[in-house]
Amino acid sequence: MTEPFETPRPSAPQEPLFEPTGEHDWRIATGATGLLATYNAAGVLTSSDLHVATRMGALGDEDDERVLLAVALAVRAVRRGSVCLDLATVAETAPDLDWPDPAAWVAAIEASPLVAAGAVRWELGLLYLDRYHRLETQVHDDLEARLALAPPAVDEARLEAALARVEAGHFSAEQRAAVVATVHRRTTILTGGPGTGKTTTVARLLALLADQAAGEDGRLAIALAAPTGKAATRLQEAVVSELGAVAESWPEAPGLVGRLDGLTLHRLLGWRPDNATRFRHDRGNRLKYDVVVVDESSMVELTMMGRLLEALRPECRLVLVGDPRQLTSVGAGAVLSDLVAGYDARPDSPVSALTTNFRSEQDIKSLADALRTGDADAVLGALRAPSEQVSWIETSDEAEVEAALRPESLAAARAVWEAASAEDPARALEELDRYRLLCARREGPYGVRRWNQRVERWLGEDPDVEVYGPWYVGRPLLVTSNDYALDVYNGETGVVVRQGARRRAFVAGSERLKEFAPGRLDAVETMHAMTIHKSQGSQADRVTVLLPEEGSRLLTLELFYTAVTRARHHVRVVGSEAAVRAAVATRAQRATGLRLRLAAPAE
Ligand SMILES: Nc1ncnc2c1ncn2[C@@H]1O[C@H](COP(=O)(O)OP(=O)(O)OP(=O)(O)O)[C@@H](O)[C@H]1O
Repeated sequence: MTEPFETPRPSAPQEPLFEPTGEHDWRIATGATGLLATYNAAGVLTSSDLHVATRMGALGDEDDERVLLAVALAVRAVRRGSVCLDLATVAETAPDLDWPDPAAWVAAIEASPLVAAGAVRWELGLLYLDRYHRLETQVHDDLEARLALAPPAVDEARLEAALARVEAGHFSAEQRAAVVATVHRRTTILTGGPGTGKTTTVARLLALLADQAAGEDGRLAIALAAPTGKAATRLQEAVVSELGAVAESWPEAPGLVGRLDGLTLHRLLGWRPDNATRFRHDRGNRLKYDVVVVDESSMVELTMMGRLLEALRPECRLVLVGDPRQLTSVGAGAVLSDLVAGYDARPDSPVSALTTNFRSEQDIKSLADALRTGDADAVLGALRAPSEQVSWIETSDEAEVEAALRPESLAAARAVWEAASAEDPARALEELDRYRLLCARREGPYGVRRWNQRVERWLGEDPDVEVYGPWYVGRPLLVTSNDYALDVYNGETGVVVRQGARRRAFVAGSERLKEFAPGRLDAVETMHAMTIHKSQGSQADRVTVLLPEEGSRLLTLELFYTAVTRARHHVRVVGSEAAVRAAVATRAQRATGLRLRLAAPAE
């Protein structure tokens, strides 16, 4: 079945092909023939994509190489973060190749025994591996089922009275509208860029919901969740502090809200040591919470969204909070931006958008706005305008880049080292939050590894500073995976600090600093420089964004926007005009069917 597309479709992911280093390159399949071998040699498909496709073909009695090519491309698509293969745009990935005739290709797929057996799914002009089709339709169906429920009962008089009390202090008309809409819904998607008052809005919302529940003599169990531990901690702290502000005009409010559990999504759903993709809470064992707020929802991948939706009781309120313009999740899917785009034209849309940025400096906001529109000339204009808050080092010359990065990176590392040597972990962690050097990726001349080494070398040039071994005093740490036993979580930051003759690692936690013998932390990296991906969900006073060389297509508009919006007071961009233009022109679009499904609700 082929259906017409009524909604604009994302273009194919603009990612580079690989260049085989020779016939022994591990990505080249030995023994491949025909179309698959051609696409493999051209750097489109890797040997593992071919392996999955030929295996499925052998098991499912399919030997049409055009179908096997489509299956291999679907495997590749998932590997790159898409949920499915968009056949209509896939030829854009390598226009010079001799692609199958589109109509004949579609006919071959429709007639394939693999489709008949359900091993792959063909729908909406998209080819899915079965698992991803099930996930996407589950997410869609669960969301639609939640939307179809009768709205929650609201005591309007009580709501009006409570609104008058939370309006004291700052609360814009936009925030008020979002809160009122959310009180009347079971599911809300609350969007906004950094500093648009999302957390402020959530805190007031919780006070209002708790007040409604108190009218029914109930108490709400509220989960404040996020994909990373750091984001969950930040949300909880911010909500508690905002409730403090509400208490100035409504002293009972924080008491009404009562229990607030800040936790990672993994922990919320009940992480299981025996299974990485299944949780203790599911359709048969739902979560007991009355309200679940998820911050940084742009980072939530399709699989996790599926698990979350199935674990919620229908009457549980769900508030997904995030910035759909930020990077998508590391895993497959682009759920938040799909929800925003998919619901866009629907009268029952559960999306509330906040647009006024209250935090960042004006010039940083202007640059972020220009990036939002995707207009390269506007971005260059914002970078070139004289400003105390935005600066641009216009170069891609390696020596000039190094000269530009050295003073501030070294001063920041040195300040952390000084506090760490003075046995002051709290100050060392504070210093760490003042400055970030952000790179688009980990490897290569513009990568995190290279710049971590450079900063260590500069630091070590000072005879007072010893940069020996992995646990040197002043080493900034980034936790790279959740460790429930140690109570440290992906995205948390730390420092190695002197303590008498010993060295200890301190990681910033929600209520306290967590202290460890350094050797106990194994999933940590040095953080003099950080990838933009890892910086998601955190901010620093001053940020330097190092652009990769033009033509590398490593930096997408979404990455650039995410990097710029990490800065509170100052952002500095280092790279050539061509690199800026290349970044603005490169979109990290992913093929998914969720927005198409949401935009065209079933009759
Ligand atoms: N209506 C308002 N008027 C003035 N200031 C506000 C208003 N709402 C929020 N703020 C302030 O703006 C800043 C950002 O608010 P908040 O932390 O709620 O935003 P956010 O969208 O959650 O940001 P982020 O996603 O970056 O954490 C805070 O200092 C907050 O006190």
